[in-house]
Amino acid sequence: MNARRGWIEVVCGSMFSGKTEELIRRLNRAKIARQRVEIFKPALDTRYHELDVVSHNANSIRSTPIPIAQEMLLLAGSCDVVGVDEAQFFDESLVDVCVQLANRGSRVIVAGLDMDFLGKPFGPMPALMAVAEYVTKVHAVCVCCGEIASYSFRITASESKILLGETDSYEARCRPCFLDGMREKNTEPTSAAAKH
Ligand SMILES: Nc1ncnc2c1ncn2[C@@H]1O[C@H](COP(=O)(O)OP(=O)(O)O)[C@@H](O)[C@H]1O
Ligand SMILES: Cc1cn([C@H]2C[C@H](O)[C@@H](COP(=O)(O)O)O2)c(=O)[nH]c1=O
Ligand SMILES: [Zn+2]
Repeated sequence: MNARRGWIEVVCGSMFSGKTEELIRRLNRAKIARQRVEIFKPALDTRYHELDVVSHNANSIRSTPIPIAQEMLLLAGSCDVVGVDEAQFFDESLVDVCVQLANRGSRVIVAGLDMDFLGKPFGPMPALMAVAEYVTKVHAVCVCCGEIASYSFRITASESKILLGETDSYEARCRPCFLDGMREKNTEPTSAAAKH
């Protein structure tokens, strides 16, 4: 029997919903309890800082940027707590890596976007939620109406799945305001058509 019991926690929601704040809060409490903590983020997430995990309200914690999830298996050793931010940017192998870490006895806390800018499930997040012992969905405030927001509405024209950004490119929106925005986008003339 493994003496240490591991498990997986997922913190998910839209942009600005407080995922990173909640991740940092849990990791700091583990540090106060003198647990060994390792924190990772995908190397492509250079939005606020190369190394730190940084929340929209400027809380931060040092992390190790990694290009692929498998690196966690080497770098996390047998630490007590493993934190992962921006998990949606990793590929599906993140799920197996988190399961292996939890099976080794680590508490694994994963934060990430559950949906992309189209409202579709994002990367490994749905599968992570399935294998997690605990799932916390946090909510932002809809910038249009003040209701709780579950969607990240993209306000720029890019259609690529990955587009780093913050309030320059995204708004937190509730379901009706997200749908209104998507309808408006789809009925807007394209910039090329607008020229004629
Ligand atoms: N529309 C919004 N709804 C809620 N919080 C917002 C909003 N816009 C900005 N914020 C700020 O974002 C903080 C949460 O940031 P963060 O934890 O980085 O969120 P996430 O990681 O989910 O994007 C809030 O405490 C608040 O200061
Ligand atoms: C919806 C959506 C978001 N992104 C990017 C934008 C940000 O850089 C991160 C999310 O950060 P947060 O901590 O949750 O605010 O993801 C993207 O690339 N594609 C999308 O569809
Ligand atoms: Zn709304």
